[in-house]
Amino acid sequence: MKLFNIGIVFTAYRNFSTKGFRKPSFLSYSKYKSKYKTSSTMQTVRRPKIQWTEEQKSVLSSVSQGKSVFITGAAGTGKTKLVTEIVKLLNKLHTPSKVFVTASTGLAAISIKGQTLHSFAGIHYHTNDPKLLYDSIKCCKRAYWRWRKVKALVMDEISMVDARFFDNLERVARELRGVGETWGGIQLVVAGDFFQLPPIPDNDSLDVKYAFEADCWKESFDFMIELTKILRQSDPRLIELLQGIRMGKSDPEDLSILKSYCSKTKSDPSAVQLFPRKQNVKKVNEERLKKLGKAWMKQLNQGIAPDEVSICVGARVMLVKNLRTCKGLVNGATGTVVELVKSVDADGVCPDNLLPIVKFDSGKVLWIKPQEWHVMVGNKIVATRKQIPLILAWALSIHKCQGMTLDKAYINLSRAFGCRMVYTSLSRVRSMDGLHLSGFTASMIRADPKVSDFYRNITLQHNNKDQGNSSTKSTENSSSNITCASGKAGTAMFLDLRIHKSTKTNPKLEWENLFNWTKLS
Ligand SMILES: Nc1ncnc2c1ncn2[C@@H]1O[C@H](COP(=O)(O)OP(=O)(O)OP(=O)(O)O)[C@@H](O)[C@H]1O
Repeated sequence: MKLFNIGIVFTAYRNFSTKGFRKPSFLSYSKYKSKYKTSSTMQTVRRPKIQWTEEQKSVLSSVSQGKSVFITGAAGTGKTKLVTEIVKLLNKLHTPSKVFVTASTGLAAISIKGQTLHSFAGIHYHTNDPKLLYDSIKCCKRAYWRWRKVKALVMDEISMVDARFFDNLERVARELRGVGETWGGIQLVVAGDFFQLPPIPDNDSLDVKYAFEADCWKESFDFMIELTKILRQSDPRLIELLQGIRMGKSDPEDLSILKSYCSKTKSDPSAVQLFPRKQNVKKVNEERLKKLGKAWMKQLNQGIAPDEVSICVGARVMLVKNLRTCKGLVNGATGTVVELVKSVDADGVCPDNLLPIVKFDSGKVLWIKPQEWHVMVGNKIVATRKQIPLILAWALSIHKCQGMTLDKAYINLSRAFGCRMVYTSLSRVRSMDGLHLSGFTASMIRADPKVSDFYRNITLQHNNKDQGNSSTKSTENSSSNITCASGKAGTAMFLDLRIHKSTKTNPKLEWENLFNWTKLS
């Protein structure tokens, strides 16, 4: 059996012209399709059509009014999906060159077609010294220009952003823009769930400070919302169980359900294996690749869009880019390489590269051609990279899977560290059927008391959007308030999110209660 290395086809060009760029095209290889045709027993996973919930619509409405928003909510409540829609809206409001889309990690940034927050800000090393940070950004011409130009700044996966960093950026924004308002008048769109993975602490301190502990946090937003409708999972039992774990509650009933999913044997070899540590991920991927019959030759780079990926027929792979969203061929879709074929370009020339045909678990078969990744500065492409959008997927680290939706996963928690790993990993799967668990103990279900307090103290305010309060940052009642615009005239209502935890007896009723405050019409 042959093993192929598929490397970068071409890399980083600065100020790459957008001319000549075309959307990725796909050859519908009918002969391969018929060869690897979906068997009648294989279920094709159809992704539900997006219909924005009332909560999501209320956020879109606030953003369109120029408000700075903070969107939180449990895993799978559609935060990231909403952020991608918000970006389209912001592009119309401010023009694309003035909208900057960022996330705290490279992987999260890729999924929203943005850049990392550090790269946007112009920070190339870690420091919490505000003066040093300000000086280094000011010296970087491009970064200075970005801060001056930006009208709207999107930040996804805020749970991994440190409070000191958030405060420092706010100060940089004000000073570089020469505008005294919070964030120098930039419209902020921030999303994330603080119950998921936290900021990585500095080497010299183990003290985690969440962004919500930043001095400027409260005055940074006009509108805060906690999305409550879980859209990733539809099984009410799983939703309820995840809610408990998110809050660090280990209900005996939930525990016995989880234990029933603990098995030593990996019954489903097509399930992705999730591990807390990279070493285990590497080990499993290497072993499985070797098992397919070829000695391991080079160290695999397991990053998303790694420099080089070694694959062979039979390799389990995962897409790291959305190819055909409507057919479920999205970032996170897993499948198996069934054949490697030579590609023919438009002139009938056969380049040397062999390209994989992947049969996805949904039954779809696709010939995977190199895809382009762009680093965007506003609407301008400054660097591009073209390569096969696949990584090996027998195993993944829990950090890497944050933000993903998986049909099935074998989760090994035996070396879990930090209290967020159980919730972050379990909340990836769509249903209990896709869950295999090992190394799990009840003591692993813990939430950081600081995060629990943040959510416990959240109150919801129904503001009257007709009362002309939309342009000012809400400083009144700002003790972690979640502010929600309402169409109802002249009322201001506070609702304590403590009702958030659904009751075991009637979870549905509680969800309905929660929807009351987001219904706008
Ligand atoms: N309004 C909607 N209707 C139907 N599906 C939706 C809707 N919004 C989001 N989804 C789907 O729900 C799933 C979870 O969405 P998304 O990844 O945006 O959630 P998230 O809150 O960002 O999760 P995480 O915190 O785990 O990153 C995705 O498959 C997404 O396509």
